[in-house]
Amino acid sequence: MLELSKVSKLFFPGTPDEKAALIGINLTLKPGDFVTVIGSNGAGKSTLMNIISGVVSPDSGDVRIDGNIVSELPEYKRGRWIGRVFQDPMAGTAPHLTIEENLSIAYVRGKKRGLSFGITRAKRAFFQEQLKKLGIGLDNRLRAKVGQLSGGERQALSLLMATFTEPQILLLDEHTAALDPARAELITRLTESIVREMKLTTLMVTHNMEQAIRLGNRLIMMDKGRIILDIDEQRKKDLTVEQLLREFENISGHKMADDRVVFG
Ligand SMILES: Nc1ncnc2c1ncn2[C@@H]1O[C@H](COP(=O)(O)OP(=O)(O)OP(=O)(O)O)[C@@H](O)[C@H]1O
Repeated sequence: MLELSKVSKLFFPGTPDEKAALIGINLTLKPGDFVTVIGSNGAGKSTLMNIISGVVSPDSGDVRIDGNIVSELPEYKRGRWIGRVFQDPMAGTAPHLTIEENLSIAYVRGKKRGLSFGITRAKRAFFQEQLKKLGIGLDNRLRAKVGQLSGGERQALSLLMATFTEPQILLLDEHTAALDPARAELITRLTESIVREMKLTTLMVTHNMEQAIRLGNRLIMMDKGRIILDIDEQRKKDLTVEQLLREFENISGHKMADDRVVFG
């Protein structure tokens, strides 16, 4: 489904600021894998997401989605394969447009050319039905401007928009980190149910250790541009946060330096 082979990325090569963000990353996700990603500050987690989505090109190595090499394709051409939700609730939606206008844009993205942004009665009914699934009353607010929504409501809408077209890969980039605990929990629950229902292949970066253990069927740990540990579902089941952090220290030789870490 998703395959990275020997992917490396150096920022500012040959200068005193040279930074090896990713070093020879090999990672294969099977269809339906839900992988949580943790690591220290600057470990390369965001760069990994940026390389998969096409925001950043690798210096070497290949990225394949469903067997197709996409390493050289720009971000907009990967739109039909990839859905992404960012940390910032402002990032995934257009605030001056209404909920239904935002949904209409997401609906057209990834579909065949020539489909219009126009909102027909059938589309509106479909949007309403999808919004209803979120269970937070947005189905009654189709014509509300998105700028008026709370951060949690916007993240719920972003999640829906990112998964509308049943992407091959869903990238979640600390998408609950900017929310208060209750809203973060709501978005986590929605994420779990959408991913399960649509059987989406998902990579989720999180600073919440408990969440990293509880969600998904696999956990990878990054440090200094490398994947240092890959934990399968069976091992993850009985893992505690303390064990996870101890494991990190044993392998990396240092404590996890993460200024945003949440233990659970
Ligand atoms: N666009 C860029 N230009 C220059 N250096 C960058 C760029 N993006 C990332 N880096 C550097 O690459 C390294 C990896 O950064 P990245 O943001 O991928 O780490 P991260 O694991 O997401 O960190 P954090 O948890 O702190 O967000 C860091 O040293 C960072 O400073």
